[in-house]
Amino acid sequence: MQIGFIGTGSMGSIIIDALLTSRSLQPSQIIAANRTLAKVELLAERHPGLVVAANNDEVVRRAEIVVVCVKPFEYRQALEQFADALTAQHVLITITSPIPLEDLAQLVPCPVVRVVPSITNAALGGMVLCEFGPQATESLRKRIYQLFSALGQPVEVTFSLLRIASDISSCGPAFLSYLLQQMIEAAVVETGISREAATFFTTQMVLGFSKLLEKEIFTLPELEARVVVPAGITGQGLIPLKEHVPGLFHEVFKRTHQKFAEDIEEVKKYLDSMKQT
Ligand SMILES: NC(=O)C1=CN([C@@H]2O[C@H](COP(=O)(O)OP(=O)(O)OC[C@H]3O[C@@H](n4cnc5c(N)ncnc54)[C@H](OP(=O)(O)O)[C@@H]3O)[C@@H](O)[C@H]2O)C=CC1
Ligand SMILES: O=C(O)[C@@H]1CCC=N1
Repeated sequence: MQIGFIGTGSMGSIIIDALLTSRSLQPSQIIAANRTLAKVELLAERHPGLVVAANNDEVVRRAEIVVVCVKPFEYRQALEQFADALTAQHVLITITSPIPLEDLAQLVPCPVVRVVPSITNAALGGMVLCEFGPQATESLRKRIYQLFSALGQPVEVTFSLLRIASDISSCGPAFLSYLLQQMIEAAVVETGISREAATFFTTQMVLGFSKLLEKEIFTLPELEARVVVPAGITGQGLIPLKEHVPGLFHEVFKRTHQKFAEDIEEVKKYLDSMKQT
């Protein structure tokens, strides 16, 4: 079985790297195309045997599962380049959220699936969110779970939960990175600690924190309660956090959902126009 990739930018290359470093696939089982050829050639240098396709059409003709890793507004052009080569035997996977699967399914002759990765999958961790289109069978579900379990923990999400699940699982690493960088910056400015030392302490704290959660030693509220010693120091630090943070993530999620709704509206316009041609 050959798996095809259309788009080997940030996420496409992370998925390919993860499938190969986990040894779930051999490089020769992957064929990939990218608009800028140099990016896919670089991947082939990293993974000798990976097949570089001249174009998207070639990927679809040679692969059974096709993973499309382009951005939502690049779909129209990409689909026009490969849709004619799809048959009922293919499986088309999209990794982006604002492409409704029912609309995509109407444009292609094969089952469609959504697999939303996370940057955490680069370390073979975190979640892989899966949504299955109208024609997906139980055996297809099993195949997709099996393939993508190499990247992280696959979980099925309905379209109604997709945005918030993806906000937490896929956007979350950026949100958390931003907050941690703010913590580092404040430490540097307020105390004169070097950025290098503050970054080291922060990184080690997060690694230890992850282990606590992984080993299920504490829940988040238990962990907080154990650190906030009555009349102690952490409680003082929490005062400004409790003053400023509540409400913040409401705004974060309102904005991601708003942008998602706008993207879907735009995407639906061009998918509808493609249905008519
Ligand atoms: N970044 C993340 O953490 C996550 C991203 N996603 C989703 O992944 C998708 C891709 O994001 P990301 O990888 O960050 O974006 P990138 O811009 O890094 O990658 C997109 C790639 O697609 C290529 N491309 C565009 N059009 C075509 C085409 N017609 N044929 C072939 N290749 C094409 C681009 O080529 P070129 O080199 O010419 O630009 C580029 O390499 C997004 O929709 C995003 O929602 C999902 C979960 C997490
Ligand atoms: O910012 C984005 O659009 C993508 C979706 C999930 C993570 N990154």
